Amino acid sequence: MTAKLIDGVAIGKELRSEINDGVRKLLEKGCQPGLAVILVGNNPASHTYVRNKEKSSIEVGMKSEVIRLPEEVTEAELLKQIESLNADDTIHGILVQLPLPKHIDEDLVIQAIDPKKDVDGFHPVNVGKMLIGQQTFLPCTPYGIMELLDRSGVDIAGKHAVVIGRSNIVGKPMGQLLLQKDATVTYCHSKTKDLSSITKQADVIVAAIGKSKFITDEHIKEGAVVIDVGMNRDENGKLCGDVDTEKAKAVAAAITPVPGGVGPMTITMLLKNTLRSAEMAVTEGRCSKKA
Ligand SMILES: NC(=O)C1=CN([C@@H]2O[C@H](COP(=O)(O)OP(=O)(O)OC[C@H]3O[C@@H](n4cnc5c(N)ncnc54)[C@H](OP(=O)(O)O)[C@@H]3O)[C@@H](O)[C@H]2O)C=CC1
Ligand SMILES: Nc1nc(=O)c2c([nH]1)NC[C@@H]1CN(c3ccc(C(=O)N[C@@H](CCC(=O)O)C(=O)O)cc3)C=[N+]21
Repeated sequence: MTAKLIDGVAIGKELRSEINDGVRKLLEKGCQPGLAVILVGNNPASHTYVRNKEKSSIEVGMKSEVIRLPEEVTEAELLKQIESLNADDTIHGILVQLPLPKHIDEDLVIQAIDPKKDVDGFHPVNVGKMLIGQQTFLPCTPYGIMELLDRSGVDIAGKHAVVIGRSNIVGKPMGQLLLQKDATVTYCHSKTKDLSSITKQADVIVAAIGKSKFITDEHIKEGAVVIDVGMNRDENGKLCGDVDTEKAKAVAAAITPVPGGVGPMTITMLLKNTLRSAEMAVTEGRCSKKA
């Protein structure tokens, strides 16, 4: 078998054109959706992602504001920035790029963001709503993966989905979204014993580990769908995922490439959440007419 590639760039484009239509409708009502991204320090990977986010939000017609703060910024200064964005009617989405420097309490920062502007879906209020299936901002990476599966015709009801990784931003919410769509979900993590015996049972594998080419053909059942969340560098400094794509292709039915799979969808869902936030602001009379 040679696996079908699930094209995140193409599916993302399709969705962005729908988002662009939504932005135009809001512009007619005098509201331009605005996204603010706060970037602390000099992590080069973070700079690339943030530039991508800025470029994509402008492409769909949104206002983009990137706030770059030095590595040494105090927690209090960062919280003050967030407060001012919370109060700014031209901003509908606030994203604080993670990870933050060690002297800053990430939980405190996430909790300072107005849940109505938390387009990452990381605020405990939004995490809680997601867990009980209420409408809210879904975390962008798992949300993007659900769209990828849906738009490539993968039906997950009744399927066994194995999620490898249990971080708050990817693994944990991923399992919950799959469960809501009636998959039978297993979580694996660093303490899991005999990983491959579990992943071999999966109809759908989501790898969110952070280890280059960790998942190979030996972990995959013939005909499984493999979603690769990893963003790593290989021994030559080349971008690669958590899955050894070449080996996996021989057994999987479908697989997401890195780059060009999950990454572009993460950014697309961020735009979708920002659009929805602006739409709600218009309904509630909170959008500034300055646009
Ligand atoms: N494409 C995209 O849009 C995005 C990509 N990423 C990428 O996805 C990857 C994961 O990100 P993130 O969730 O933030 O990472 P974390 O480091 O927060 O979590 C990694 C998870 O993998 C588990 N793990 C580590 N080693 C093993 C192992 N040997 N066997 C099984 N499980 C293991 C850890 O287990 P334990 O909990 O026990 O420590 C942990 O739960 C990274 O490469 C990151 O760059 C992240 C966000 C978005
Ligand atoms: N508050 C917060 N929210 C996030 O959503 C968040 C974060 N912090 N911290 C870091 C991770 C990582 N992440 C990625 C987004 C897009 C690509 C992406 O666009 N990847 C391209 C390639 C990019 C390149 O060429 O380097 C692709 O896969 O094709 C990757 C990774 C969001 N994250």
